[in-house]
Amino acid sequence: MLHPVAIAPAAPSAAAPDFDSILLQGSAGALLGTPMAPALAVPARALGAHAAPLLAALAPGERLAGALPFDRQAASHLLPVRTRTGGAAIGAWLRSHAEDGAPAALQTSKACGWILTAEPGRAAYEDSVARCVRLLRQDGTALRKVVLARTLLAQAKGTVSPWWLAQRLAADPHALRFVVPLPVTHGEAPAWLVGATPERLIARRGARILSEPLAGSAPRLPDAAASQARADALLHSAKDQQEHRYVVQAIADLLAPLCSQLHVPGAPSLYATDTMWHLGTRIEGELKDTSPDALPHASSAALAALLHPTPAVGGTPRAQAMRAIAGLEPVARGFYSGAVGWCDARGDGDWHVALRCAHVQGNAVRLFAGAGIVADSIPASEGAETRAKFNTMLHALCVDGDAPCTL
Ligand SMILES: C=C(O[C@@H]1C=C(C(=O)O)C=C[C@H]1O)C(=O)O
Repeated sequence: MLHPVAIAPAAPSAAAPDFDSILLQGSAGALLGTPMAPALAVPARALGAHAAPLLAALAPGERLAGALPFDRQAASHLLPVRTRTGGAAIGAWLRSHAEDGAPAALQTSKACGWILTAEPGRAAYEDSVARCVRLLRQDGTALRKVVLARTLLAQAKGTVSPWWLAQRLAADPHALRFVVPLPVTHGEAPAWLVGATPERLIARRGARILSEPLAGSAPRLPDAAASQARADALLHSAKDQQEHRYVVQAIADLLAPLCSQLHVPGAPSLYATDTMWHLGTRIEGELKDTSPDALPHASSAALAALLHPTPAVGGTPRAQAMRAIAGLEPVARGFYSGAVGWCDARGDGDWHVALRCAHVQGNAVRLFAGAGIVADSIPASEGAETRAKFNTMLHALCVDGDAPCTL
């Protein structure tokens, strides 16, 4: 369990009791979870089997909710929670917890006191992309795609409240806003993953399942006609279509054995967030078995653990891509590009890929963004793509999107 320390400098007593709540808030509904028991901390391969008895023991109104890390070998952080649902009430709860939680500099001025450090800097990231492209072009390699991420460290003068940051994230109807407490070692300040992700890993309702992977991206532009031209170019880009196909194929291959029906569209569609265009595919299926005996492999938590990490955030083939990422990325991803979500006693649930997010701890907010690299990738374009993906969180931090363009 995390330790109850002040997270909102101006009003610690108001925010402290909810330090370990979980918030998942999308246009289709919201969930606020209060942890009832210690976290289930197991690697992805063991998750379905370990989650099943916990799911069966949940009381009405309780769910298992939390996060899976990017690394399949690392431990999950899933908590049995008592849940409140309902968009309006949870919106009001968030607003009240966000009040007074702003870093002191932000309360008086938009020219806030963040110290921003790119890790690695944009040029170093583009060098890594170039090295990755060389790996992908090597004769005889099986490697087809690697997703390379970079981070931006924003440091405030005071402790940053995750509820303030979540409230600052624009209510994008295409994104799920989330605040998920993370495990910390004894004596460390509490930590959270806070973000607004557009990508659904898996949803399950009864026998019906839905996965909506995104891969292939372009920044949206202020000028509507220019932005639409970007979108059209993305939809017809052979390189982005290829990048996308790896993801759809991997998900379809993993889900097909569990399904009596699986519908996989032959071509992707355009998806938009406030800041980005993406290629996306709506994959729908019917599970063969939804009996309680099937929970270890068919609960939504087990399905999330099965699919994760898809080539949208890892690469293909999975094992080689993970090795390339470990060799090329200087900062560990932790729970970024893992999954956040919930699962109920029947196995129903919703899991999203943990993107457009930041690790919040003390006065530090570490933003993450990645891009899929294939043999045809151009390093400068991937640098620009990751820079544009930071904007979701930079806007929330009141940092002007265009100001730190060297980042
Ligand atoms: C890795 C990220 O995004 C992923 C990579 C994408 C791409 O390469 O085009 C698109 C959406 C996400 O699946 C991120 O936002 O950090």
